[in-house]
Amino acid sequence: MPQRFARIGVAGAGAWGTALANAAARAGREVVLWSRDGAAIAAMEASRVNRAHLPGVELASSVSLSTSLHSLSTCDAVLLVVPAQASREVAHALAAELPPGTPLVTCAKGIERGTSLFMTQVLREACPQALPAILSGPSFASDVAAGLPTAVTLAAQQVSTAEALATALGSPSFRLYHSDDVRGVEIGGAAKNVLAIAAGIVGGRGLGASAAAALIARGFAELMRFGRAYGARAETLTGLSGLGDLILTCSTTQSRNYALGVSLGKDDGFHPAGKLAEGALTASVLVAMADAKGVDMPIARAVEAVLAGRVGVEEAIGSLLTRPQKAEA
Ligand SMILES: NC(=O)C1=CN([C@@H]2O[C@H](COP(=O)(O)OP(=O)(O)OC[C@H]3O[C@@H](n4cnc5c(N)ncnc54)[C@H](OP(=O)(O)O)[C@@H]3O)[C@@H](O)[C@H]2O)C=CC1
Ligand SMILES: O=C(CO)COP(=O)(O)O
Repeated sequence: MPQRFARIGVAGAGAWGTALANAAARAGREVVLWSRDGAAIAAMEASRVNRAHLPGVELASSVSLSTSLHSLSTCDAVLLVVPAQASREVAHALAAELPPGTPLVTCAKGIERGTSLFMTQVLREACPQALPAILSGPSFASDVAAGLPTAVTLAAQQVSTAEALATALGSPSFRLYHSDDVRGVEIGGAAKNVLAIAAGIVGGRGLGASAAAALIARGFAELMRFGRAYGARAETLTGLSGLGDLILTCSTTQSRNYALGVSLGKDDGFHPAGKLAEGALTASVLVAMADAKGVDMPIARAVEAVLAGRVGVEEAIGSLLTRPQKAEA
């Protein structure tokens, strides 16, 4: 495996893919940014700005653009930055292009519906010759693109792979910690999006700062229980990709998941149209996986029920507040 990672591919030119392309360029890499959308690539070629997904941010000069996945075949590592539910499709297409042993780093936060597979499990199935890895943590694309200080975790089965990738992609403003707890990192990113919708509901309903803090703490207890049941390490769940990302995403309408929750809480019928809210797609599979292992996740369950239209927001809040008294655990 090349350890220098001179050339980095980024599959997916949404907000996060574009920000990561610039971050990798800032770290001194040559970057190829791929999108399926020819018109979007042509517009970015002309303006050097991704107006659709990350307006106001100029692409670094070492970022080249492509609509051909074949152009990623010469990359030393590829970041897969499409939504969780699209990751299998793009990883499968990459399987025809990537040489054996190429690190393929999922940057999506979700669990595949239908299969209940975590993101690196999807990569293993769809692109078996690649080395799966995951990058996740508290990091809004706009913050990373603006060069604001950010810290995330990069995990791979072999810690040496994770460390080499973290070194290649990191810079003073984009710090990467490495880990071999792949499962822990992927669980944190997937679960926090569902809990952020609940936090948004609390915010949108005007339930107050005390309720918001209680929601984060009890939501984190759910994330920990789920993580433990699925083999995550506690120190990962309490780290950047777990607690760190939960706090970020539960705190501001900069988060699309939180913003969706706010609109549900206000019951204003406004759902940020066309905006990706991964938690809305993960909620049902997360709850089903919790059920399969007997993990108690009342907040995630309430979010799932509201999204499915089975209960209203008021009823969901009421049922959470009237749960039987129990020990804190
Ligand atoms: N934005 C952020 O701050 C962060 C996002 N993430 C995660 O990154 C992932 C991507 O999010 P983000 O970039 O924000 O999302 P965006 O909605 O901004 O972009 C999604 C990108 O994926 C492309 N895409 C969607 N479906 C497919 C498909 N089937 N085949 C090929 N390309 C596809 C879209 O292309 P098109 O435009 O043609 O539809 C678009 O370029 C999510 O899992 C998110 O949770 C993680 C950390 C931060
Ligand atoms: O994952 C994120 C920040 O770490 C982005 O959150 P949203 O997808 O909710 O905008």
